[in-house]
Amino acid sequence: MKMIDISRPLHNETPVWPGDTPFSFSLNWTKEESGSVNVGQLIMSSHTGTHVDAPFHFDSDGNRVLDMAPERFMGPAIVVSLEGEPEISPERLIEIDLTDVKKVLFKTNAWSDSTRFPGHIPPVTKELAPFLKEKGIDLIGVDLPSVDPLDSKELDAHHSLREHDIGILEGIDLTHVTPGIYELVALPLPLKEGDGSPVRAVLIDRT
Ligand SMILES: N[C@@H](CC(=O)c1ccccc1NC=O)C(=O)O
Ligand SMILES: [Zn+2]
Ligand SMILES: [Zn+2]
Repeated sequence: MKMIDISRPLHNETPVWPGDTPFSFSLNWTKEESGSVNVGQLIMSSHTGTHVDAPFHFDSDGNRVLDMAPERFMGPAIVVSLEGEPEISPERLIEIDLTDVKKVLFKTNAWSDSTRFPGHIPPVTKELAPFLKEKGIDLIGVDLPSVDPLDSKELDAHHSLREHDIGILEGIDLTHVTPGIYELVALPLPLKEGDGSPVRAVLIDRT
């Protein structure tokens, strides 16, 4: 079994959404102080690095992270290359067979430098969610910090995906992944009130 890590590393230089909480990991207690253990403290936004969105992120009546079934974040997934495309639309998916998968991961490579926050990203179009719903897809993943334009306040793509019951995985790193079919595992933390959660996302290659 071959496993490919598609998570972005979390450390104190990890880029965050402009103006959002910087990522911080520090030792709150060192082994020297406590005499027995190092104990870390994490401070971070729910939307830093590789993460999932809960509907509550953009809908105050929406489900929180713990309300979402773990099955949503694991299962057969296809990685599709959209390198150089200006947007994430169904156009390039028409000739692709989606019958054996439940998740679609888009490789745009528009955020290939994990040390910096991207300046511009290709957004998801309004045609995508109805198209994928029709095909039985229940989650999309993007190698980008958002599925909407970075300056969007309406968050049309987030809402459209939600209306079609399609989950959102953001900030994956697919630079080293060959397009094809894999098994995805990207489980969020059991955050009861969470609007999002960091995940460790991996692809299992069963071929
Ligand atoms: N929609 C983005 C996050 C987002 O919009 C955001 C994240 C942190 C701080 C502010 C944000 N958006 C608007 O100002 C996401 O889903 O990760
Ligand atoms: Zn997010
Ligand atoms: Zn989002």
